[in-house]
Amino acid sequence: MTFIKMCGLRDEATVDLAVDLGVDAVGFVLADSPRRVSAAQAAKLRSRVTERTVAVGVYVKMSLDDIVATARAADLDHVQVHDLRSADDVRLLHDAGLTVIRAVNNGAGASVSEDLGADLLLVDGAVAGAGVTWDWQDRSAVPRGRWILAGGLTPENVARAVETSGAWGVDVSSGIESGRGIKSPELMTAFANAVRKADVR
Ligand SMILES: O=C(O)c1ccccc1NCC(=O)[C@H](O)[C@H](O)COP(=O)(O)O
Repeated sequence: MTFIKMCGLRDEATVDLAVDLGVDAVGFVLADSPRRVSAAQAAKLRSRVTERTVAVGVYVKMSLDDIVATARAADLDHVQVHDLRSADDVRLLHDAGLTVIRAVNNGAGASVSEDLGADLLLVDGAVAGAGVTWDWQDRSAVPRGRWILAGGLTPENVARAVETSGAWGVDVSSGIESGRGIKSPELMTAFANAVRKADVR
């Protein structure tokens, strides 16, 4: 079964729906963004997440100290970081008890073949949360093993994206929104259904 992560959730009803849809992970953006939530808001949202769903703090351009502090304040034990620079960065987050998803923005300089020791890789479009796709056939952008595909996924393209790229999981934000930062229950449902339908093919 393809791992599904829905990112940029900002209100309790949306988190409840994601949990009801059986998604595997939800992401709360704690970095500067139209989708940003405070650590206190993330803690509230996190409390709605049941055991089978992973709650992930999402970060870019924040210090490692701030990442650890906000993840702790929000009771998050998974972090997705878009600008990890070194294995030392990852080690520091691991030492703080965090599971680390290293997000690589395609074409932005970082390489998926460089092993920083993160627990999971997420390969995104050029700009995080912008709904931009990338060339899923580009084997140099595709990591070995388990990895999550992100960037411009929608209910319409997700089945083809998984088939083309061979990704283990998918992550979506813009493609389940009716406007920037506003999640659509219909699109969330359609996205989860599209992935599940592709899984049984
Ligand atoms: O969503 C944001 O605004 C954001 C800001 C800073 C760091 C990460 C951010 N989002 C990450 C994601 O939503 C997803 O992991 C990924 O970029 C997919 O986004 P989309 O192309 O919109 O589906």
